[in-house]
Amino acid sequence: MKGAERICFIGAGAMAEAMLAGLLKNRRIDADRVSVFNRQRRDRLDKLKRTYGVRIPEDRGRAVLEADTVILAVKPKDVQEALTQWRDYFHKGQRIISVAAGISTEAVEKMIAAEIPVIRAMPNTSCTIGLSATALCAGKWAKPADMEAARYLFSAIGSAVIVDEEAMDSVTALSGSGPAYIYFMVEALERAGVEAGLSKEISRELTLQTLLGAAHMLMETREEPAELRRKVTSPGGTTMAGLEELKRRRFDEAIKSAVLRAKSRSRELGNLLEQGVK
Ligand SMILES: NC(=O)C1=CN([C@@H]2O[C@H](COP(=O)(O)OP(=O)(O)OC[C@H]3O[C@@H](n4cnc5c(N)ncnc54)[C@H](OP(=O)(O)O)[C@@H]3O)[C@@H](O)[C@H]2O)C=CC1
Ligand SMILES: O=C(O)[C@@H]1CCC=N1
Repeated sequence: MKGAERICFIGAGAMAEAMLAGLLKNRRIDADRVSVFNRQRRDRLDKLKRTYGVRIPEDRGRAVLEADTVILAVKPKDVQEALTQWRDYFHKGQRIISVAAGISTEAVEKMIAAEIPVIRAMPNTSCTIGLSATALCAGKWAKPADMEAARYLFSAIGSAVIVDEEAMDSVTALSGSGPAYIYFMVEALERAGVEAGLSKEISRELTLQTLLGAAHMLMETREEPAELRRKVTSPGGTTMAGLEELKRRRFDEAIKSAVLRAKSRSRELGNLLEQGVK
């Protein structure tokens, strides 16, 4: 049904590209029905056009006007400018999906000042390869059909769940930012492997395959992570020695602090926008 949907991306950065790549790869959208624009970087738009075949509209207002779905993919601080600029072009026959961290559906609704369905989405960059973990929530005017349409889009680029808006800052902290925590751990593991005497290449290869294997074990066996951990940990063995070191250095506390701090930052981003702070 939605193959013919016209999509307009406002914002052409990392997240817009990750979504574009995933959605086009899975043929959930047609490149010639997708328009993308940003604030100023023409070279960036040319690259997206070359790579994905999407349209770079000369008439941006018309691209917004004609879109069935407008995907807002600008930084939280730029949301106000990006939306108010096109305020007169939004209309009831379309929906807006905002991926901006921390920005509530209510804030978006106030800026567009029209009864348009707004959906707040929090994907992550793994949507590039169809493996995002996305959460969606509904604004005041979004009907179940709008949520289904959004879920249809996001389910092409990974898993997609619908949550209450109160959960979105936590989602942002956990799965929106989450890939970066994992990459940080991979960086640390790789360096540690080198420190322990391996070559960089071997250390990377072993780290990545270990990560992949552990992720698949969790998904495929559905066993509790603690149980899977127990099976690796021989009494008095190497894993136990390594885990004791992680516990001594409060690994779990560090992870908890990271998620809670990211959650409060998500709230701050929303508050800053409301206070008009750039
Ligand atoms: N990166 C991630 O992992 C995730 C990001 N998000 C959210 O996605 C949003 C975008 O993040 P990201 O892609 O990383 O950011 P980037 O900085 O990579 O991209 C931001 C884009 O917005 C454009 N832009 C800024 N102002 C305007 C405007 N007034 N009109 C049109 N376009 C504008 C910029 O254009 P120009 O370059 O010309 O200034 C740029 O193309 C953020 O709100 C973030 O919270 C959500 C989930 C994950
Ligand atoms: O760092 C950020 O603010 C965005 C939101 C989630 C991932 N990246």
